[in-house]
Amino acid sequence: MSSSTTPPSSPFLPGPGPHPETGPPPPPPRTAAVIPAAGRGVRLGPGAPKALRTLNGTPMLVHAVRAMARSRAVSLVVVVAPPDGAAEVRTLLDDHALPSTTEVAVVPGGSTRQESVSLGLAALPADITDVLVHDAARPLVPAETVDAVAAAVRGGAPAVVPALPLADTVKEVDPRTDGGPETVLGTPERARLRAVQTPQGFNRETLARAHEKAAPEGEGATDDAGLVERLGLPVVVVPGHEEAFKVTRPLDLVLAEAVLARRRATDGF
Ligand SMILES: Nc1ccn([C@@H]2O[C@H](COP(=O)(O)OP(=O)(O)OP(=O)(O)O)[C@@H](O)[C@H]2O)c(=O)n1
Ligand SMILES: C[C@](O)(CO)[C@H](O)COP(=O)(O)O
Repeated sequence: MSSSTTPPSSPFLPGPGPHPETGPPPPPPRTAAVIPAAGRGVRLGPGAPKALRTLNGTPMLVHAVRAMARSRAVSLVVVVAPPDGAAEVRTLLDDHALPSTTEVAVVPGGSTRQESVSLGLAALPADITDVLVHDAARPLVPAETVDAVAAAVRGGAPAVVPALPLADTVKEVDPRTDGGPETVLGTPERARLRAVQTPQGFNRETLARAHEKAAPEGEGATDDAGLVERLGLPVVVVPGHEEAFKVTRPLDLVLAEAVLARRRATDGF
C-alpha cells in the first residue's frame, strides 16, 4: 500500500490546507440555538414575564433550554432575556441543572421578537455556522424535531421550518377598525397551508443578512423564516410536532402541564 494516500476529506476534520484555486476549506459546522425569551406574555394574563412562569415547578425557559441542549447538534445556547432581566435570568439558569456539554449565554433583548433575535445573533461567536431560533414559549418541543431541523440545515438548506397541517379552515378577513363585524374576503385552500413552529433553522450568514435587510425597511415579520423569504431564498419544511405548540393563552398552560405529566408517567422525566 502506498504511504502517500490523500487524507480523507471531511467537514469535521482539519482539511489539507487552502486549495490553490478554490481557497480555504469551509469551516467545520457548529450550531447555536438562540432562544428569544424577552416577551411579556400579555395574552397569558398578569404575572411574571412568560418565559419565567413555571410548568410543573420549572420555569418555561429552563424547559426550552433543556429541549435545545438535548440535541447533540447544539453546543451553544444564547438566551435573550427581558431587557432589564438578564442578571435575573442568568441566576435562574445557574440554579437549574443543565447539560454540562452545552454552553449557555444570556443577553438582554429588545421590544419586539425580531429585535430580540437580532440581539441574540449579534452575540454569537465567529465560529458558529448554523443557527436555530427557538421560542422560549415552545418549551416542550421534542428532541426529534430539533434534530430534524438541525440536520436539514447541515444538509445545506439555507432556512428550515417545522410545520403541521391545519385542523381549522382559515378565512382571510377584512379587519374593521370601527367596531363593526369583520367580513370574509376569501378562503385559502387548506391543504396548501401549514402552521409553522420553532426551532427554525438557518445558515448563519443567511439569517444575519435577512435581519440586516429587515431592520432598515422597518417591516417586521412574525417569524425569522419570513425574513429569509424576502431574500428570495428557499425555506424547507420538515414535519413539526403537536408538542411543540406555543404557550400563548392560559389554556395552553393546562395542556403543557398535562404533556409533562404524561411524559413523567411514560418516560420518567
Ligand atoms: N420583545 C420580545 C417579544 C417576544 N419575544 C419572545 O418571542 C417568543 C414568541 O413570542 P410570543 O409567544 O408572542 O411571546 P410574547 O410576546 O411574550 O407574548 P404576548 O404577545 O402575549 O405578549 C417568546 O419566547 C417571547 O419571549 C422576545 O424575545 N422579545
Ligand atoms: C415564530 C412563531 O412562533 C412561528 O409560529 C410565531 O410567529 C411567533 O409569533 P408571536 O407573535 O411572537 O406569538
